[in-house]
Amino acid sequence: MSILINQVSQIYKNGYKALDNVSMEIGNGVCGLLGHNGAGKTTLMRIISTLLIPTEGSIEICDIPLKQKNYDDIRRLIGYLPQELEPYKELTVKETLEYLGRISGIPKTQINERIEFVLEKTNLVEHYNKKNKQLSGGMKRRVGLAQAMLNNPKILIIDEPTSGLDPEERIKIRNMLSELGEHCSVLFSTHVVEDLAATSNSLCILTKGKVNYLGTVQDLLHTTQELSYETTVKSEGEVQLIASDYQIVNKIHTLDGIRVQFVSRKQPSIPCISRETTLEDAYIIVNKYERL
Ligand SMILES: Nc1ncnc2c1ncn2[C@@H]1O[C@H](COP(=O)(O)OP(=O)(O)OP(=O)(O)O)[C@@H](O)[C@H]1O
Repeated sequence: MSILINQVSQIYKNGYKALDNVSMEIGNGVCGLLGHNGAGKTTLMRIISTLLIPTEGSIEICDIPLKQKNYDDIRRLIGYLPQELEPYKELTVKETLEYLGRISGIPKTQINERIEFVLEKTNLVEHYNKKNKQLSGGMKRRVGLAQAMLNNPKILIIDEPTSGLDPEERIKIRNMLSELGEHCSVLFSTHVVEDLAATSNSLCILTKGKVNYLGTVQDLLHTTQELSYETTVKSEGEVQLIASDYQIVNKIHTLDGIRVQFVSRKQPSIPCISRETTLEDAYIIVNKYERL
């Protein structure tokens, strides 16, 4: 089970280059796609999910070339949760899944069994009879995940599964992704760095349409270690001075003053101490300094 992406670029009709020569391989397990707003995450996911034809480059999904003549075969392998999925308001969760299962060609004899399975996997069993309009944001994302899993896909493409969810729901969804990653390849996009630390074996950071980092979370932390510092100052004015030379990642008000955590590629010229690099630091370092 793998996705092989080779020198893919996407230029939209208005001339905007949303992806610039992206190459990567996504294997088994969970791969997180991280990047700022507009970095190109959704564009890449839509291409892999056969919804957009790339301007340049080639992709293979489980050894099948991503070409229009193979779209039906590829769609059978993929489950996709788009960023915005508004399930039909008046249908119940079960009716929604029945309908989507039918139109995605799941045989009638298997549909109930699949629905029971995905409802259980997404903790929706007790809500199956609720209308979509009665669901919370987190439940709606879980219905989205359930529909993406309906056809027993080998590859799951999940666009921002945790956006707008409270911490408890985010943890539930993260746990689901980890579990799913044991049986198929999961590619999910997020802005939330903690989502990655909790779920991903591998990580791709996109910056302005380019792959800026590709590797494991551990390797990223390793590469960026010793670039994180902190110092304590007395006033906001001093914080601003630090901000003019360094990238501040966190500011904590303490009894002693304002503890400023920042990253720097070079040994800082202000009094400060080293601190352990967090994944958030590493992400900021990669985005700020681009290629490591
Ligand atoms: N149909 C389109 N026509 C022109 N430009 C587009 C189109 N769709 C997306 N873009 C642009 O391409 C860039 C990448 O968009 P994309 O939605 O892939 O980013 P993203 O990383 O998913 O962002 P977000 O995190 O905000 O969802 C953005 O600058 C966006 O404005």
